[in-house]
Amino acid sequence: MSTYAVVDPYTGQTVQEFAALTDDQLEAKVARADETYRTWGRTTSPAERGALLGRVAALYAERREELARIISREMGKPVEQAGLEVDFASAIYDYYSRNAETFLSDEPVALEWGEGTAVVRRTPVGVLLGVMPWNYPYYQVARFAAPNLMAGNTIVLKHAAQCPESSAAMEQIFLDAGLPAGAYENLYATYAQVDRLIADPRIQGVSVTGSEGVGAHVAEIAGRNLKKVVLELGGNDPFIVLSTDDLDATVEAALGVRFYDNAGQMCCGAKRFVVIDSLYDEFVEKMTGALAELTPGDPSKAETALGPLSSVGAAEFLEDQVNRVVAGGAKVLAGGSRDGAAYAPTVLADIDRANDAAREELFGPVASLYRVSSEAEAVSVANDSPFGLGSYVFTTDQAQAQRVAAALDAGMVFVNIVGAEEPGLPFGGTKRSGFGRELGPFAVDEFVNRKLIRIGG
Ligand SMILES: NC(=O)C1=CN([C@@H]2O[C@H](COP(=O)(O)OP(=O)(O)OC[C@H]3O[C@@H](n4cnc5c(N)ncnc54)[C@H](OP(=O)(O)O)[C@@H]3O)[C@@H](O)[C@H]2O)C=CC1
Ligand SMILES: CCCCCC(=O)O
Repeated sequence: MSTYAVVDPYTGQTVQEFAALTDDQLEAKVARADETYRTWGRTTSPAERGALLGRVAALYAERREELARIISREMGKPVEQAGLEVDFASAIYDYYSRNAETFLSDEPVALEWGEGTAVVRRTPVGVLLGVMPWNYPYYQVARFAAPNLMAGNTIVLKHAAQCPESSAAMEQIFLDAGLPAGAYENLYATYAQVDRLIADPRIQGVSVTGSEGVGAHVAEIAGRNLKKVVLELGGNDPFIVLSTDDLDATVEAALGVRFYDNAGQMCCGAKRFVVIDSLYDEFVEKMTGALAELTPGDPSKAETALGPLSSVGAAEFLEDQVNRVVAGGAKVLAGGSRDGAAYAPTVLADIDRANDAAREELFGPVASLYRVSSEAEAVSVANDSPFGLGSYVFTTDQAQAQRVAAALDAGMVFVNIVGAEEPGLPFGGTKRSGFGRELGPFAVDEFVNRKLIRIGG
């Protein structure tokens, strides 16, 4: 269990430490969340809760610069990108604010037999536990908190230990927006306290975004206690290039979704580049050429496009992974070096499909290249992964796009586009990337009681 502390990955400076909760402090927060579920979540209307989420959205917008600076220092995100993350979080709260009454209106069900009416009413279930990661500190919480506060659930949230300042700022925004104490409680909790929370009868469900190991650990305890979980875990997303009218634009898209965004610390970021023979050499030349100009910089500077990784430990872990892929026979076409928490943009090629290290998620600015001779081989390589989060397909042939989209084992398929996530589009994966969906209308159904109300004629 790491200490809750702000450790600037760019300077290595420990800026501030925060004490973990005592068991009594934790109990007080959970009891308050349970009480607020009963006195607020079950008694207010979707319109009232939706209006509060609108205030939350507005406060993210008002506090944009301060919030961006906080996470840039906590996890090294370039401050410009941090501002865009704040914008995305605000948009998620706004989306559920605007759709509260629609998503929570009674859903009529047609009767096959008998007289009268039948509706499904989505009612809250109680206190939910969230366990969230450092890579998008505001966005990851928003996609869990927004639909569930809209539904009338209350939340206790264990954020990453390296995000204590942003997690406190989020709790404060909910209070300043007018939500009652207990609607959202930030927990500087230990792992042992989280284990006990999952089993606590007041906790009705758990949402985890993070690694497979944490997902499995939480889901195991939740399973023993008959608690539902949503797991948003890792990914090793393929970026398939079969044809293009503009290779420069396709390479730019690949650079964006592997290197520019969050230094590649993005679960649904493309990580494996599966390129058709006829385009491969030019694709590689353009990618490696562009990376020669991209060096990790100071995330607090507006002009910085590539920051450090979230910590020295994360960079060392990535360095070890790359070394094992190379030990398995891969070639380093660019990068491959580390300086503290900064990892150089790296391109790996000649990766044998038996290279087990290459099947791991490389959570940083490392592109793994695969050369293929056909659509069928591209799909085979793409699906040869324990993960199934997102995927990208670039082709000028729409029929081919549909065939490949249908064939890919992934929760999301993006065709000729990157960075297309929106508050209204479902996010989630299959296989070892987890289960459940966040964002859009599907997120509403994860932790509500879809109550049938059948009234006789
Ligand atoms: N699908 C998605 O959207 C995302 C998936 N991920 C995946 O997560 C990994 C990187 O993120 P990272 O933060 O290192 O992931 P971790 O799984 O290590 O951490 C995620 C969260 O789980 C907590 N945690 C870790 N161990 C325990 C435990 N035993 N009991 C309770 N909570 C625990 C962490 O707390 P603490 O910080 O105190 O250890 C953190 O809050 C990568 O594999 C990445 O693919 C990351 C982001 C998004
Ligand atoms: C803006 C999209 C962020 C995705 C979060 C992730 O995949 O880690």
